[in-house]
Amino acid sequence: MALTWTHKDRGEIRVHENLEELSIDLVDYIAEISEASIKEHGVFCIVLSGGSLINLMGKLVEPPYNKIVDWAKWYVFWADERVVGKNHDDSNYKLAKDTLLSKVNVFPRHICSINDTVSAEDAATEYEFAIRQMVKTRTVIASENSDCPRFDLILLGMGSDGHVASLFPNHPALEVKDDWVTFLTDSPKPPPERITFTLPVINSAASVVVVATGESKANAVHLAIDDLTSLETSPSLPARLVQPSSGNLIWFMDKPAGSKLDGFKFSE
Ligand SMILES: O=C1O[C@H](COP(=O)(O)O)[C@@H](O)[C@H](O)[C@H]1O
Repeated sequence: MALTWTHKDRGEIRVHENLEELSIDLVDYIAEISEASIKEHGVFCIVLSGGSLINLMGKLVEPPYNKIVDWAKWYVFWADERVVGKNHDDSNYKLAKDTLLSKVNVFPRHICSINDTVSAEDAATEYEFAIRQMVKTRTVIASENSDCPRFDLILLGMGSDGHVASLFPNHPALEVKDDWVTFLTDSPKPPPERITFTLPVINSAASVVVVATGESKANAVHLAIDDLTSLETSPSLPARLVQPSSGNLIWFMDKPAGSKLDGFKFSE
């Protein structure tokens, strides 16, 4: 059974016994937010990341989810993308397409991926422009508290260095406040050229989920969530800067990733 609690300002924490349990809880949550968003405003605007998160969403294409989710109402975006061809193994689009999107009935025109034929800078500019058009036509809701879109759900993975999307520790991209999408040509994790949502966009979402699994992430999970001692304070750890201003934040993790959390007390 999962261990769950709510931190006074770091959101809800769900530590699961194993990856199977985590992935069921994660897809249940996605299906629930999808249904609620469609009921509320007719569509579901979901933002994906890359990495291990996508395989944990695999159950969405299996019964009962593949039949109960209203795929025709989904609009799919990416919180970050590597600037490589869409058929390249490093492409976050390819990963999601192969694992999920090719197996359900999301309309191809609702899949909002980057232009992979231009530079990282141009890809970021074009992606932001495309999202601004969708806010203008009200497919994507505008935030009431910021000059940002309010996506229904942003799904983030987290690296063992605490990066989320392609926002890396101590990188200038963390400071970008006026753009919705920015670019990097020096990502510490390959490939070097990437685009990423900025923190103001992530923090304007209605719901943000961070998924972290494996022991290699335990320290970053602790630094991102727990109340820190003055020695540990790490103001530029990207995962710690995820703090939706008027939305929900939920952390999904397995026991190894959650093992250094202050609230980690599983009975054996
Ligand atoms: O490079 C990236 O890494 C993160 C984390 O990946 P994981 O495999 O350690 O879960 C991912 O969320 C991000 O989208 C991706 O571009």
